[in-house]
Amino acid sequence: MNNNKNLIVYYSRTGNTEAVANLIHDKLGGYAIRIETSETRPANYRQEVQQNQMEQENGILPGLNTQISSLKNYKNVFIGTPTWNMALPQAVVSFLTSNDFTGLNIFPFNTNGGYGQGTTFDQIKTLAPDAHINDGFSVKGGEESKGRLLNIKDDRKLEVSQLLDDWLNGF
Ligand SMILES: Cc1cc2nc3c(=O)[nH]c(=O)nc-3n(C[C@H](O)[C@H](O)[C@H](O)COP(=O)(O)O)c2cc1C
Repeated sequence: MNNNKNLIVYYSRTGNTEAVANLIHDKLGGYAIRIETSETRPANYRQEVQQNQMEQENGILPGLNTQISSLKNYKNVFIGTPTWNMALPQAVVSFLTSNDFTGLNIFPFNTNGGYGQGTTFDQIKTLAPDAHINDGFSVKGGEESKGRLLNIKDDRKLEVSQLLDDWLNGF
């Protein structure tokens, strides 16, 4: 994959999805950018769980500070997201609905607390209907509910790096 043509865009609260994004960036190069909301999110885990659920149930799309002006310059777009309430965090929905991915190759990736990607990959497919969506990559990251925040580090980071190689070698 030509590194100038890779965009790696991700949402991350506690750094696990970011760690995967950084590994992809180290392996493939390109431009990596974190999705930032315009309003500060709750620092408290329980409050974030509640706010997220309320946003998901009501289809509320948080405003973003992150804008990609030149999506057409890329060929491969890696989209990274945690699982929130077995679905996409609404900030990722905001990002997907405010950009046109026509003709781009999307490579979804996910970290979660042990319950898998949920509907995240399916939502990406639905929200980027004119893109070519590849099989996604999903690994266990943190378990904030149990006080485990950044888990993709040290030995686990090496393990995830090898799993990523397997995934990327498939393309
Ligand atoms: C608001 C919220 C909701 C979550 N919901 C789920 C869930 O439904 N299933 C799951 O497996 N993990 C869930 N998690 C755990 C995260 O998916 C997991 O910790 C992930 O690795 C976090 O990625 P990050 O460090 O990039 O933010 C949730 C975390 C938060 C903060």
